[in-house]
Amino acid sequence: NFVKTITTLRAVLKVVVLFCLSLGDVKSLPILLNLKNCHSKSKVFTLCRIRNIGIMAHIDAGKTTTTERMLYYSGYIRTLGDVDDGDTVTDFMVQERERGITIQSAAVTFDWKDYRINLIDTPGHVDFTVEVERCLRVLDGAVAVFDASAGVEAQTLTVWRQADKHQIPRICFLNKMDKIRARMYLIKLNSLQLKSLLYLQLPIGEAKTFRGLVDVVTKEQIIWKPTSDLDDGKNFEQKLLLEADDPNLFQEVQDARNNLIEQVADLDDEFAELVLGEYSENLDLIPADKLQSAIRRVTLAQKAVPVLCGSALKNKGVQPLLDAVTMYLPAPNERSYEFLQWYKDDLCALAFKVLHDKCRGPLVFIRVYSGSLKPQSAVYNINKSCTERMSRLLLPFADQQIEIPSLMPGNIALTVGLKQSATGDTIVSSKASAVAAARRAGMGTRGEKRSSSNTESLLLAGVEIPDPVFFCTIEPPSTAKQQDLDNALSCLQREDPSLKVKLDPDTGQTVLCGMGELHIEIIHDRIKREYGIETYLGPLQIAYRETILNAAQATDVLDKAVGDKRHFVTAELEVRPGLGERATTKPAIEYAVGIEELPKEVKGAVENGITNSCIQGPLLGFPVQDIDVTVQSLTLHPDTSHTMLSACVSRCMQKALKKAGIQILEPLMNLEITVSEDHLSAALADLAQRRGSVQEIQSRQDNRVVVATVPLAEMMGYSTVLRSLTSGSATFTLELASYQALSSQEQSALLQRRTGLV
Ligand SMILES: Nc1nc2c(ncn2[C@@H]2O[C@H](COP(=O)(O)OP(=O)(O)OP(=O)(O)O)[C@@H](O)[C@H]2O)c(=O)[nH]1
Repeated sequence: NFVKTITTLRAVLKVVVLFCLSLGDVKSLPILLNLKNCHSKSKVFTLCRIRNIGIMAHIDAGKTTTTERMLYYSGYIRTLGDVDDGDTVTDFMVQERERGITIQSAAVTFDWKDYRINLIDTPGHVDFTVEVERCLRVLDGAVAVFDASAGVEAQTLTVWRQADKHQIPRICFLNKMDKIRARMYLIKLNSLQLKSLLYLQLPIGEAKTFRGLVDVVTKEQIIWKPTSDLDDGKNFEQKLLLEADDPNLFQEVQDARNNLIEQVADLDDEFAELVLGEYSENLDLIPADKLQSAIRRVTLAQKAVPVLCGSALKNKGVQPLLDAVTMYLPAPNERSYEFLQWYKDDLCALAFKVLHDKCRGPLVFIRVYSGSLKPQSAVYNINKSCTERMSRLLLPFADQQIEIPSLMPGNIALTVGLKQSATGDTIVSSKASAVAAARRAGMGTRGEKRSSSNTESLLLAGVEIPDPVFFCTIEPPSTAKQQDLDNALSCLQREDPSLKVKLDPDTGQTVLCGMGELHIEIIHDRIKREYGIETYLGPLQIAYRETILNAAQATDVLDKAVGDKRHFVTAELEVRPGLGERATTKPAIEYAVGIEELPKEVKGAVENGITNSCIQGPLLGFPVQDIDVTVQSLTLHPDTSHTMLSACVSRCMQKALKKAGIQILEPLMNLEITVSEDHLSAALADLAQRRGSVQEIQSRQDNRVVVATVPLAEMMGYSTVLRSLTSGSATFTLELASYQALSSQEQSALLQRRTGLV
């Protein structure tokens, strides 16, 4: 009876839970059910059948729509979500659904045919570039999505360069082939600095009549056929294209295939041998699988990028894209990671993203490179030098997860229980394993000794976070809420390393620093919705920089007795302007002849003092950039503490900087506006009033693209102005180019504004 009651209670509870879920979020129910079904097969995938890929592109190219279709065709969701209706799986944050944009990358794991695909949908807006970068760090391949009617857009170039930096093999997907101006040959090789684009498909029909494509490799045509009640793209006909079907298209495909063969033969010696030998008489006879293998080799070697096409929104082309992902993008074991040799079969994993869950605490996304992870195990975080306990392992499916018993190399998953780990941390099994790896890394491959910085770079694999360009004060509704706000900000900072939070030393106010207006707006909104704190933001301000105009010297003496100890330091420093090439706020430090051999700890304290005084410049408290410092002389009493030494050096630096004359630098932005011919002159006139300087005006289909530089200070609220000037038809991207000096009038006007004299 007892067992029966328990069973009945469990069944009732399950129904209630599912009912509540369906009330809260109608979409959660089918996904959750499907997810369990799909993964319950718990197939084991060998390394060669795993693909870790990212979807990257300019804003609105169709990444989320394409991802949604991938999940649908692989059977993970039963209904197709739409970005415009705010119900896609990967854009699950409230702000994403309301705005129709991706803000944070979302990871989903699904199976396509016999492959396990770990996919990350990344944001396209320039304010969230760091989010893209940290995902690219752990991916083996990427699909670059293009709006086929727009070609290569500004943010595409940025993410393309990021993928280049991480040497990630790619496939291009020309989306939106259903649009009137969509063209297959829009991507320009030189704009992407590419050697070769391999067109693997040709569209059948154009714009509204776009109904299918021809696979140039197999010469098969794929035509999507809506069933009587549904046009979800599941129903298509695939058959060999015959001359009788369409003689023109047949000839086009024939030419495209010959062209493709020639291109691949140029890039791959093995394939060239086939072309020149066995099949030299008739290229038509080259088997599709030989051509596919050669395309795979040149794609993995990053000598070429395959190009496919389709329309995600109209449900065409996504299944062949998935086939291409499995066919042409690398498996984890086909990527070479130098650090793997130091770990051998020991665990080596990288934490690349943190999410805060109200109930479970921080959820850390991990990519395992070698060894394996099991729940309820201890791991060692090299960056934080601490051992942490991981309680559970979860397979991600956007905002839902399912528990898994282990994580094998080459895979991505979420961990529960890691409290210290943050983005960019290297996770290994134990301290002993880290020491062993460090020992192996200390020796080069041929046994030669490596430098310690080299060793470090082998163990740590972080992401470069650019300095924020905007900041504003943030205040809680009452001082009683300050602690809650601090907690919320520290959770958000762990999730988003591009968000910086600091305390204004003069006013004691909390200051938020972010990558753009949208970034700060989203953070403000998240504090309200996720943490229930209604905060007040001060006006958005520009993060200027300071630098020096002349060389200057200063001396300082510190003589203090604390208890029975005497702290005595005399320091003499020289500061000089750098060559203007380093936008870094880390000064270049050298020591005068005779004091180069100072003990390591003393040098550390001196350099601390110098670096600290560069964090807040003497004029307006902005970071000081591009300066060289020479420590001319240093004397100190043996009892002097390092803190006192740093304080004295810091004071001396401040004196020297003041003497050297301060120049304020402002962020100069690269601006790209895509605008119709009709509104071009209005956009240009407005730009001229913003101290903008136009570099060139390109034509992109029927639109004009204005490439310009403009000071960030002039771009506050630009999106609203541009929208009203162009009736909402123009789009723009803004990205930091450099820091430029303000004129003396601008500098004194800024000083007056900041010191409240006007
Ligand atoms: N005509 C047409 N529109 C599409 C297609 N794919 C996506 N869209 C539309 O383009 C807009 C942007 O789509 P998303 O999927 O959100 O694009 P995204 O690249 O994920 O956008 P972000 O993540 O915000 O950068 C939406 O209005 C989609 O409906 C397509 O194949 N054809």
